[in-house]
Amino acid sequence: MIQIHKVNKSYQDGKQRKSILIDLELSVQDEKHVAITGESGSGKSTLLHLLAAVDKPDSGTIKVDDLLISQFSTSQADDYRRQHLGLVFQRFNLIECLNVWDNICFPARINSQVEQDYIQSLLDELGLSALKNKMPQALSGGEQQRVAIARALAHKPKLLLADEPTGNLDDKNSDKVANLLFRLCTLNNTFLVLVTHSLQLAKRADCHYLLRNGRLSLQHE
Ligand SMILES: Nc1ncnc2c1ncn2[C@@H]1O[C@H](COP(=O)(O)OP(=O)(O)OP(=O)(O)O)[C@@H](O)[C@H]1O
Repeated sequence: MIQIHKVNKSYQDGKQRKSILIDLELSVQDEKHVAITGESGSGKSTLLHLLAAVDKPDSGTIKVDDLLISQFSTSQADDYRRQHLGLVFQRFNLIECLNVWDNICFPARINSQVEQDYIQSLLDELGLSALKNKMPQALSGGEQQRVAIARALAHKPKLLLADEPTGNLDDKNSDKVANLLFRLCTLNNTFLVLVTHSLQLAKRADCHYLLRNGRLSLQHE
């Protein structure tokens, strides 16, 4: 499903270039839930941005389900994100002028595949039903996070990229949302790549990689 080969990514830092990912390799096929941990600044979000085709590597190749996304044009990348990806990033990027229900339906509408019953079941499971007519600015951080999760799953994407999906939740809600995330991804056959600082959450994935010094290493718990 995901094949990353010799990927390098660097950023300009003053007069120097700072290498973030160095000849990074990753090959995951049968594992459905992949967790990535690493110190702050190690490059986890950078890696997710490459997998989301919002940024390109300096060199190397990235394949998702046989699509060579590292070579995509802007319009191919747009299509890929719209059709195949669910995104839960640290900034929730909810649309301010749409209520909760319309925010959640948005990606499914673009793909003309709004399954109202399924979306209502997502709302129920995430405890959002009572909030469906509210505007994003009237929600707490944790509520916005759950809306972002429901929105990411609404069109049953092939791949869900989640950056700290439980970061704004208390322990009880964090557990609940993590359970739901794993369960819904399994149910919809959605491949999950999860970036987290929580070792407890990472250990629940099928495989756990640590990103350090620009490379990933498989953790054997
Ligand atoms: N667009 C950019 N331009 C310049 N530097 C960047 C850019 N994006 C990220 N960086 C730098 O790359 C490094 C890795 O950032 P990244 O956000 O990928 O780390 P992270 O592991 O996700 O961190 P955190 O756990 O704190 O979210 C950091 O030093 C960051 O300052």
